[in-house]
Amino acid sequence: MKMIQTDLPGVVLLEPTVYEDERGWFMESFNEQRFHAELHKLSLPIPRPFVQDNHSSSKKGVLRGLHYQREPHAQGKLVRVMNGVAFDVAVDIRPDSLTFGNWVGETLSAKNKRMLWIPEGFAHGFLALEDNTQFMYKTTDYYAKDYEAAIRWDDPSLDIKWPIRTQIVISEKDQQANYLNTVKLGGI
Ligand SMILES: Cc1cn([C@H]2C[C@H](O)[C@@H](COP(=O)(O)OP(=O)(O)O[C@H]3O[C@H](C)C(=O)[C@H](O)[C@H]3O)O2)c(=O)[nH]c1=O
Repeated sequence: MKMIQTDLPGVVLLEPTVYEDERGWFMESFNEQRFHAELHKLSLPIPRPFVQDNHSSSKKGVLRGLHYQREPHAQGKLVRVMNGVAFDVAVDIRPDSLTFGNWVGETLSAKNKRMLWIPEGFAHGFLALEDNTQFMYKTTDYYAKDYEAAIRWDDPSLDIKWPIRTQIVISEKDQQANYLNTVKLGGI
């Protein structure tokens, strides 16, 4: 597995080693030892263990995000696409960070098998670029409904370059999302 720094310090791309043969292919989708060793090589902190796996399916044009959970239930996320294509975005929302409000977007697909590690302290969302985009991810804390928060996908202060901006499908909850300048990472 290769780990590649993105333009947003702390958020890294993972390129798994894929073993192909006449039957098809095999890859380790997660290996804690390798994950930690690669983070260490990049002098990045070792996260808390993953405790939950999530899986969602989205039609083309569905945008889920930008979500995060407030402390003490912040989640690190290791995300990948099992089918289809997603434009995956992480936003630094740590108030004391030099890159507060910066974002990075990466195209993850069943074809490129790339994964993105998004540490705690970042908001996360993705735009499905194909129908039946199956999105799977591991999180470092459990779902905590009362600590959930969302930032608008189209917050002008973020100016995220989503590849599609028309006919976007977002949830009721995401239609009421806040602007970045109201982000509170602390508890309720
Ligand atoms: C996140 C989550 C949701 N749910 C329930 C709550 C709702 O009844 C239903 C759909 O939840 P929601 O609309 O929040 O799902 P997404 O819009 O895909 O939310 C996710 O979107 C972006 C991509 C993220 O990074 C977060 O992990 C997560 O917020 O599943 C659960 O039971 N457990 C969970 O961990």
